[in-house]
Amino acid sequence: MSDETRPPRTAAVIPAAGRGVRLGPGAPKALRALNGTPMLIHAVRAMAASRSVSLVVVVAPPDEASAAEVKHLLADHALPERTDFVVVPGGETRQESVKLGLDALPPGIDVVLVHDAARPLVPVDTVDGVIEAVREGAPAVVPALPLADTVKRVDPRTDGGPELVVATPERARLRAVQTPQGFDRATLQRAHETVTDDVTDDASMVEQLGLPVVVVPGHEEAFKVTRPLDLVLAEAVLARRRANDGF
Ligand SMILES: Nc1ccn([C@@H]2O[C@H](COP(=O)(O)OP(=O)(O)OP(=O)(O)O)[C@@H](O)[C@H]2O)c(=O)n1
Ligand SMILES: C[C@](O)(CO)[C@H](O)COP(=O)(O)O
Repeated sequence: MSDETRPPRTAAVIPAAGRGVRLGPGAPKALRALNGTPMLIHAVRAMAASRSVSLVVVVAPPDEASAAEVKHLLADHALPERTDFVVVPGGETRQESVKLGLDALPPGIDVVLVHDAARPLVPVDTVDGVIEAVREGAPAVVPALPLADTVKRVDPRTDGGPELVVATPERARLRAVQTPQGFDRATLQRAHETVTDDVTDDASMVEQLGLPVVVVPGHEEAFKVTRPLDLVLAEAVLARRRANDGF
């Protein structure tokens, strides 16, 4: 099959090198269990559930013991045979970890998903929706949901006084952005090579290149496990799935 006729190949990079400080003391967040299975394995399965994803690159915590543990976890849990898995050590920041994951991609990958290990329960329809939008020509795609809370911009205080509200952005125009975020591979690589500002997601690097970022529907089950209460919610979602369809 020539390059022009073969379907685009998609890989998922899963940054999983964070410590999980906001979750409290314990193992690195991605290695903590949700209903007995490490969060990372849930996230890997969520990516591999898409028939479009042929490769998953896991960016492990940088210490050798964690990287070895991640390799063992991938070997010990049932994962689709059609998908390849690679493990690389991560960096000090999420941005560095994603870049290290991108550097491990082989030639022939055209579409890249970047998915937080901390969003273990994203449904496959959301993953496929992101991939489809990239395949239709978007350089960058984010799944997003409208906000429930009103958001205020505040004046950061360094003198210990109370923060003051300086603006209230119009809520109807705000979106809470999730992962997987999807990218044309060359665009994402260029973004990571040229943007040096600290950012909290990959799509904002593409915004800085002046390119459009397309929004597709997110999903409430794609929430990020950040604080202890999120673990309770994640286990409740898993229990509901098991009750509904024997997942
Ligand atoms: N140096 C880092 C920091 C974060 N991440 C990953 O980026 C995702 C989103 O980050 P976050 O939820 O903030 O995870 P942590 O950095 O672990 O959380 P905290 O800020 O509470 O320590 C997670 O899957 C996390 O493992 C990473 O790969 N490398
Ligand atoms: C990428 C992200 O999940 C989009 O909402 C989010 O910005 C990650 O933030 P974190 O502080 O690194 O968890």
